[in-house]
Amino acid sequence: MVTLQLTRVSARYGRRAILEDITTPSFQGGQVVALLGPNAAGKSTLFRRILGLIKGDGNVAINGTSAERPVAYMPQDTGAKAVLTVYESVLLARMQGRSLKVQPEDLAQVDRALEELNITSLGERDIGDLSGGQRQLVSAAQALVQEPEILMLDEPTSALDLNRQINLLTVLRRLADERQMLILVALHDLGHALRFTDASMVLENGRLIACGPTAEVITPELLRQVYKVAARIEPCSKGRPQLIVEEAV
Ligand SMILES: Nc1ncnc2c1ncn2[C@@H]1O[C@H](COP(=O)(O)OP(=O)(O)OP(=O)(O)O)[C@@H](O)[C@H]1O
Repeated sequence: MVTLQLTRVSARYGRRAILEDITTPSFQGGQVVALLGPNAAGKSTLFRRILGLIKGDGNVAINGTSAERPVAYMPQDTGAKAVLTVYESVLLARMQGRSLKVQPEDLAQVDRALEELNITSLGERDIGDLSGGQRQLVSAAQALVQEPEILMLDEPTSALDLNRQINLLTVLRRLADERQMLILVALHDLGHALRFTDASMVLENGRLIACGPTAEVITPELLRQVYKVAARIEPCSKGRPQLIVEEAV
């Protein structure tokens, strides 16, 4: 099973240190891990550091995989490539690092990714003509179709309506449960984190200030300290923890 562990990881842009001394437990396939923290805490930078797009001290250990490219990444900004249709762009993402010849299995995987995200009907549209939320789902499909062992998504629900937010997170949860993928997802919605993730990492000013089971990490104290809100967490009538925000402090 695939595992990911960070040991004393840091990252800098130029001379400016962004991430410092980040050490995590060994995360493994089957887990959905939330990456939390306020704006500019360093979440996107941590993804880029794990991918090797930026350098720094410390060690990013990915083990238990024989795949050449075990990690797929859905970045925060979903730039429009107007010359491609949705279907072509998802197929292109699938073919990166594979043989150049498209096999029936590749087309089947593109169909499956589009179906899972309910965007089959967009297949022949030009990407440049899509709405922000539609583009975000296409970007998610581009990551899913690679069938990675580790999938990292940077705020994948930020442009989606409620139905599509829940659908995408349900798909991610199922990929972890059924295909033993390890999923790292940056989220601003802590209610989604409470509902869909097993563990959470909380970044503040480039440091990991909390890491563990999500229900233990998201506390009123953390919300006050890191997110600067007064909030309660109470079970709903079905017993699920709900976040109730009183005010910004
Ligand atoms: N290419 C870059 N060059 C220099 N500084 C950068 C660069 N990208 C990000 N930063 C800085 O690094 C810090 C962390 O940014 P990052 O994008 O990782 O935060 P984030 O937690 O993902 O924020 P958000 O929730 O707003 O998306 C910020 O202070 C940002 O200004």
